[in-house]
Amino acid sequence: MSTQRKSMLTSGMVRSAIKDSFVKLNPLTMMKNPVMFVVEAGTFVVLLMTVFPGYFDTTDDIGFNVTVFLILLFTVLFANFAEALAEGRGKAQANTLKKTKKEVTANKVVAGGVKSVPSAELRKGDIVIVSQGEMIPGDGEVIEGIASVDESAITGESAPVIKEAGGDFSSVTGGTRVVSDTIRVRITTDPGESFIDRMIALVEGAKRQKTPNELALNTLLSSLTLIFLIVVVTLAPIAKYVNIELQVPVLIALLVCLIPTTIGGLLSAIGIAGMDRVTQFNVLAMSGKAVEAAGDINTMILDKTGTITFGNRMASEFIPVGGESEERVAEWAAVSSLKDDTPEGRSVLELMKTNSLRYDEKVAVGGEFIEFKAETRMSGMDLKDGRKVRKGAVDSVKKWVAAQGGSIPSDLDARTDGIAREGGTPLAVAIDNRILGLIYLKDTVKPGMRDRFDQLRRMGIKTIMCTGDNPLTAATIALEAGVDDFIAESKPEDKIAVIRREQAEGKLVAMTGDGTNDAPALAQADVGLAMNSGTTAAKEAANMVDLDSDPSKIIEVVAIGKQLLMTRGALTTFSIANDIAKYFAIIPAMFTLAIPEMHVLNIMGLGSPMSAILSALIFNAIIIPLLIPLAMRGVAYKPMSASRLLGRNIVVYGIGGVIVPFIGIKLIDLIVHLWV
Ligand SMILES: Nc1ncnc2c1ncn2[C@@H]1O[C@H](COP(=O)(O)OP(=O)(O)OP(=O)(O)O)[C@@H](O)[C@H]1O
Ligand SMILES: [K+]
Ligand SMILES: [Mg+2]
Repeated sequence: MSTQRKSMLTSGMVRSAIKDSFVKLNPLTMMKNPVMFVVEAGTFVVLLMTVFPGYFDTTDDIGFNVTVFLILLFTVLFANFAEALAEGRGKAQANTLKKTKKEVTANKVVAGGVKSVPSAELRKGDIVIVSQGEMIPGDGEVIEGIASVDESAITGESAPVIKEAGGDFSSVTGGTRVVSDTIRVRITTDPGESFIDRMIALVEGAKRQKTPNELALNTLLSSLTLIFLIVVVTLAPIAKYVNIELQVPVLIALLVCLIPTTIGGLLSAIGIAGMDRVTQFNVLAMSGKAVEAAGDINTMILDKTGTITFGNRMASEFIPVGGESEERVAEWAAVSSLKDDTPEGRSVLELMKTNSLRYDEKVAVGGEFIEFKAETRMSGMDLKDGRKVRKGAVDSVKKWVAAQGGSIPSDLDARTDGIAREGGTPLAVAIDNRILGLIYLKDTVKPGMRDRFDQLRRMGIKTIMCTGDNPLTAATIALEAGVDDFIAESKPEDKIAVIRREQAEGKLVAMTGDGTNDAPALAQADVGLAMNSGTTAAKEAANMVDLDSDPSKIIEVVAIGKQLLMTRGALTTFSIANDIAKYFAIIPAMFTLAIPEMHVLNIMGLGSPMSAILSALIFNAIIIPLLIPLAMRGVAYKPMSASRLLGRNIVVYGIGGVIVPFIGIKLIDLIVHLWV
């Protein structure tokens, strides 16, 4: 099961975030966030007016100006603090990872022997030998041997995993340790491009780019800011025309209250925290865009075996057909499985043992092993005496037997359907042109799957189960697990076809995979989650890697993506709704300052015009740190459809966003009015 990385906020992180809040005041940095840059510019103007009042022909109260300056400064600092705090966790994680990235000595295979070289000198294509107790010097593929590897440095999971040449468990990661045996590894990355390097860059946020969604929102917020800037700048001359004198610090306070500073200050923290939540979950997202795409997914493609079911399909029974005996089915099932290293193949030999069934191992001597392939859906052996033994998916074996002029026993279909209807996988066993019987492979649906699919349905996500199994088994498991749709007898290339079909309808598709033959589909999907245990090809094609290699985790990743989008939407709604209340506080106050008779506009009953302005401004500043926990944690998430969510968000964060500041500003004013 998935492990959750622990990463608490330490006092060290808070301290360095405080320091960074000041470093980020650099206008060149601030410019990337137009909303807060305008606040910083305003802060600077008020500072100048306070320090050099003579130059500005201002009659302002210096105490008021100093107060406005300080509140504005803190507004900017609070926004910087939110971003720095969000970045802090990633930095802490990067430091831990950097410690794993030790320089080791590699045993590089060179002409005529082995040479010790520093791991930093290894290049793509180099071959190294790694033995028990040694650190694997770089990312690569096992090309010879089998070993158990401790990957806890990367996955946090202490149980060693088996890595072997060929197949789907051949990729190894630099910085992990071989705990038994010796393997030969072909290095697949050049220095600086390794998995750990990429992981460090990711969590550090070094390559963090704004996602298209963030860019769009940023443009919207910048446009709002520009509009309010023009409004406020033109307000002064218009007021002057009708003989109303508006003070510059008051206008700046008005501007800052009008522009969407709450979301402007929290936007980048929300994005970073969203990525971080995925990382806490032991999933590495290659970009923030991938995490957001997860939040927008409409269709999810899931494997049956190993994702929806436990995947340890075990032979549980040999069933003869066409008048054959159980012993004969067992015997040839065993011969076909002698060199079949898949869990299915091994389970056949185990069933022989538990049922004390015998077979003659010698017939296999000198035979040629036919490996299981997802394309052929069969495995077996071509014996030395010319006979051919196969086991595999029933329709494949039927075709194979028919091609050799054989006939199909009349009771085969009924027996096959019997197994399939119980959700089992039937494998037919044949020798030459005769089908002898069936192997009943049992698998179990993981508990809680139905609940999860119900949740996905409520989120409006369609689930499609893909399986190489026959339609009846597929239908039984699909029904038991509660997926929306299924594709049976599918070959790897069928997955791409399904993904393309869904995408052509404008849907965003997510899938998981681990094999090399999953790589094209992982690349085609909008969210491709590769298993860390899988092949390098799969990991490179995918835009996310699950370090725990739990294929059903895609469901949680989608939930995290949704939560990120929702948090951003909720806080944007809250921020804009919030500003409305500030107009009611600050605009009447501003005019009352110029024309005292206008105090009738003071519907909030605020103490004085000065205290009204300061209270609105203080509320505007402190709402940012108050919302940091929500921005970092994400809003509470209940699975429901997008339209219901939108409705709920408008009620909670829209109406809440209007009411909260009325109360907040009123309360602050009660205190502030004691001084002004
Ligand atoms: N070791 C094996 N030897 C022969 N046939 C096999 C073996 N393993 C599986 N099969 C048959 O091949 C079919 C396809 O297997 P494969 O592992 O590609 O897909 P699957 O596991 O059924 O599907 P998925 O993993 O997508 O749910 C299986 O349904 C089974 O009938
Ligand atoms: K504001
Ligand atoms: Mg499979």
